[in-house]
Amino acid sequence: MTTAPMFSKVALIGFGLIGGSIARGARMQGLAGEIVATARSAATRARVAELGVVDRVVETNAEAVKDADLVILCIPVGACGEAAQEIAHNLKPGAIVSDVGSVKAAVVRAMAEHLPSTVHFVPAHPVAGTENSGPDSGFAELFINRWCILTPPDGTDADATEKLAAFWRGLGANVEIMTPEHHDLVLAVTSHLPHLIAYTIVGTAEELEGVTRSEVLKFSAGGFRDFTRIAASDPTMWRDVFLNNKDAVLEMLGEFQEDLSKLTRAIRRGDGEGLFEHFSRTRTIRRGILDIGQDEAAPDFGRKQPQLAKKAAE
Ligand SMILES: NC(=O)c1ccc[n+]([C@@H]2O[C@H](COP(=O)([O-])OP(=O)(O)OC[C@H]3O[C@@H](n4cnc5c(N)ncnc54)[C@H](O)[C@@H]3O)[C@@H](O)[C@H]2O)c1
Ligand SMILES: O=C(O)C(=O)C[C@]1(C(=O)O)C=C[C@@H](O)C=C1
Repeated sequence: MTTAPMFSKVALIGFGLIGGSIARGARMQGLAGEIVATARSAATRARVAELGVVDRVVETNAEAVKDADLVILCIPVGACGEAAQEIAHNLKPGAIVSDVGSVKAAVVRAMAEHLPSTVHFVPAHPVAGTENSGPDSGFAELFINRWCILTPPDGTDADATEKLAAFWRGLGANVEIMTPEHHDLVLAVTSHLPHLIAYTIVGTAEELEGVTRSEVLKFSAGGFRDFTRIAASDPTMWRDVFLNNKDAVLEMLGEFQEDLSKLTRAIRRGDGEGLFEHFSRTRTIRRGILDIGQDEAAPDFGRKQPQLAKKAAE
């Protein structure tokens, strides 16, 4: 017996790392009857068609959303308000409209003002990604055992929220619900600040006098190499993240600068005890994070999604 897909038609606005991964995962798991994607340039449309992971690829966002039960904006956060305006008049009543933006409060504000009251707006952020972008960068397993945070505004239809949560679980993610403001504060420290540090340190190393660029690469083992991976992330996406989560990032940056000053003082004064104590504390935090990861995500997923769990284990 075959079961009906969760959504008859899914429209993906933007087909890069995240849109492409959703398309591949949804197709693999049979979550959508039809998947339509948009790509603005003819070259990208041709490439998306060639990849064969969507049923149709169209030029305009307004055309893609016609008759769709689920619409997901997979574009930089700074473009979401305008895209919501473009699609608003073509949305099917009762459709779920969502996004995947790395910032929530500003995106929710920018989109909500354009969306009609006949649709269910359920913003989302899959906390999973890589430094790559574009139509070839996506993969079906990206969301497996990763978190997807939903930030439904007050009064959002509970069934619509649950339906979107079920879609993300179908892609392998664990779902958590919180307010947009809390999301932005948490992600400012766990994702946005680390990216800013990586962008800074790679720039600093590059500009050093007395150390050549080839030496920076040649002698970078694990630590610095990881920073260079993060610093290779998409400039448009990250420009928009910092412009749209300004307050939370500046707050976390203030905390960070204070802590950096404390460590700077400890080094200057030769305070070995202070340094040792700090490093011991952060080691405990890291080990705690690993324990949470194992307890909460993997076993549960293994029971519910054997096909994806097998992929994840490969
Ligand atoms: N990259 C990550 O690690 C990651 C993780 C989670 C969430 N996100 C969020 O997902 C979103 C997409 O990021 P990505 O990594 O997939 O980027 P990407 O650059 O790989 O893809 C975005 C695509 O959207 C297209 N696009 C831009 N503006 C558009 C518009 N107005 N209409 C239609 N298409 C448009 C671009 O041409 C591009 O093909 C961003 O909001 C980002 O914050 C990214
Ligand atoms: O692993 C990476 O390359 C990422 O940067 C992924 C990452 C993150 O910071 O964790 C980046 C931005 C997204 O909004 C979510 C995930």
